Amino acid sequence: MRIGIIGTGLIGGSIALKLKEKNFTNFVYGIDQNEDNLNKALELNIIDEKAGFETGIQNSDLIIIAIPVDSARKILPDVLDLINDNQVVMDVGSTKSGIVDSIKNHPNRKRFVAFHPMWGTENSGPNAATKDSFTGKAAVICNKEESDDNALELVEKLIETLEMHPIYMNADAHDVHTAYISHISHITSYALANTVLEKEREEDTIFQLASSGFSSTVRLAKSHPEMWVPIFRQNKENVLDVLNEHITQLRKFKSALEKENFDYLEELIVNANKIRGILDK
Ligand SMILES: O=C(O)C(=O)C[C@]1(C(=O)O)C=C[C@@H](O)C=C1
Repeated sequence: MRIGIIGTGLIGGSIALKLKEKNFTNFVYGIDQNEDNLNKALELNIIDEKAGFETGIQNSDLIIIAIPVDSARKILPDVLDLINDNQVVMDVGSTKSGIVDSIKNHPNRKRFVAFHPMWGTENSGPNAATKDSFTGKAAVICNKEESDDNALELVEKLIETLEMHPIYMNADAHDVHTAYISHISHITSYALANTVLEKEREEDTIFQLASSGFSSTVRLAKSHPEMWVPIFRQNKENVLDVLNEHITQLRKFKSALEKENFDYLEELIVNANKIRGILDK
């Protein structure tokens, strides 16, 4: 099995490392406009050879698109134009409606599987890639009825090799749920970091006092705009919907404090604590 990875960064790189370790593939082509990333990926044994767009795609059994969601959506029709009936294409993007819409009428639509591994970090690039990243995490497949059975089977085998568990979802539902469970957290973290940078002008004090509470809540604020602006662009309506609710929730805390209504403040916190019962099962 030869794999072509378009985008040799954190996600593409981590997938390649695991698939190579488990002998799912014995040859990975790296396709990337970023020459530094390609050279690094080669040095780290993430890829076996650098390839141009057409050569890399035409010589691969499976093509994995692992670039920011706007760019993935843009190039997917070109990738599908180049493949034959035995090849499979998948993406790894955090938004799904736009990408499945963009190829709705493409003659090779059925060779594509819309995939989203629920793992990532605030870091990017091939240096950040790790082998066992995906273990135990959910792997979402969207609109599976639009893919050929054998294409789906290959991606399901890949999911098993990554030690993930598959979840099937409609692309629109996926984008609603990821807005709630993934995308909004990034906005709150960026906003929290900006808040602290605005109020606390002594950078040394931030460094000296920051402990696990601050670090865990601003971790996501280190995430790269190259990945996140396209996600917010693609999922604007759903993110705006949940952002409005978040602002309402912030206002409740503000109002409880202003009115010194500490019973209400306690009520808000007790309600928030319910998240423990859901996440710490
Ligand atoms: O943990 C992080 O740093 C992430 O950004 C990971 C995270 C998430 O929100 O949980 C973000 C985007 C990916 O599509 C999947 C997972």
